[in-house]
Amino acid sequence: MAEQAIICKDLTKRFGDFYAVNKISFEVDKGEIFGFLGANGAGKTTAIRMLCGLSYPTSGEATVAGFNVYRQQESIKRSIGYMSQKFSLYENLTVLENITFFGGIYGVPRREIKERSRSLVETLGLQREAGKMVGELPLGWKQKLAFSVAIFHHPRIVFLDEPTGGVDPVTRRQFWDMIYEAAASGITIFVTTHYMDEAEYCNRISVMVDGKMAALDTPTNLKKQFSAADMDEVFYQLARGAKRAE
Ligand SMILES: Nc1ncnc2c1ncn2[C@@H]1O[C@H](COP(=O)(O)OP(=O)(O)OP(=O)(O)O)[C@@H](O)[C@H]1O
Repeated sequence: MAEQAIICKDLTKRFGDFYAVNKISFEVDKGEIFGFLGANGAGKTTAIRMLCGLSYPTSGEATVAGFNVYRQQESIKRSIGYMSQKFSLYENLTVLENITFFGGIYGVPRREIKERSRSLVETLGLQREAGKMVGELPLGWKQKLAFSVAIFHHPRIVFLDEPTGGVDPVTRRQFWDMIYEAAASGITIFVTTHYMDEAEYCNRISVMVDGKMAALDTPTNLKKQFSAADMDEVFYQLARGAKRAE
């Protein structure tokens, strides 16, 4: 039986009488690439914050990497990596300084950081840029580096919140090659995106609508279920009924 990286049962977050996340239930397998889709305001960020141990659910249950979201938030934080379009690397530190800084934050021993950062820079083909400020790198490179940094400490799960916003399809495809590689090494990927071509790359996709999980299946099955030619159409059919869409 596959090992579960995330188990969620009726997870709910209420602000006053507003249900930002309303009884969502799902499981994510170890090494799975799990797409978490939804229109703006659907409740994705609120759900991710609970799963990352940053906010307490109002009700329901969830475990992340085997740890309880109510009682073991610190253990969760040590088991995950996180990357978003908004929270990224320091632009005014060099490539190597960023790796060293975040490696340290994530608790990687100093000696290991030194060895592994050299090999990471090589793998990324950034030898010539290692001493450059991250702010000088093109956006696509920043994102690849940010992803590498987010998994530098070999987390069990990495949360990617719109990781490829604003870059061209070719660079996005390269980014996804890195995601596949990480998943193949056993890291579970939990990813939100607004790009439907990326949704197709996920093993399974969930679609949030107004705080509820409106669909969850493989891209192929969802297309069949909604008699849709592509994920764009599936998403449109599900999201058009949303009341919250901004
Ligand atoms: N602290 C809060 N207090 C009250 N309402 C909140 C709070 N945080 C989020 N919400 C509301 O909950 C709903 C879900 O927000 P959330 O940010 O989770 O959506 P999202 O799916 O991540 O959207 P986006 O793609 O725009 O980030 C929104 O209507 C938002 O206004």
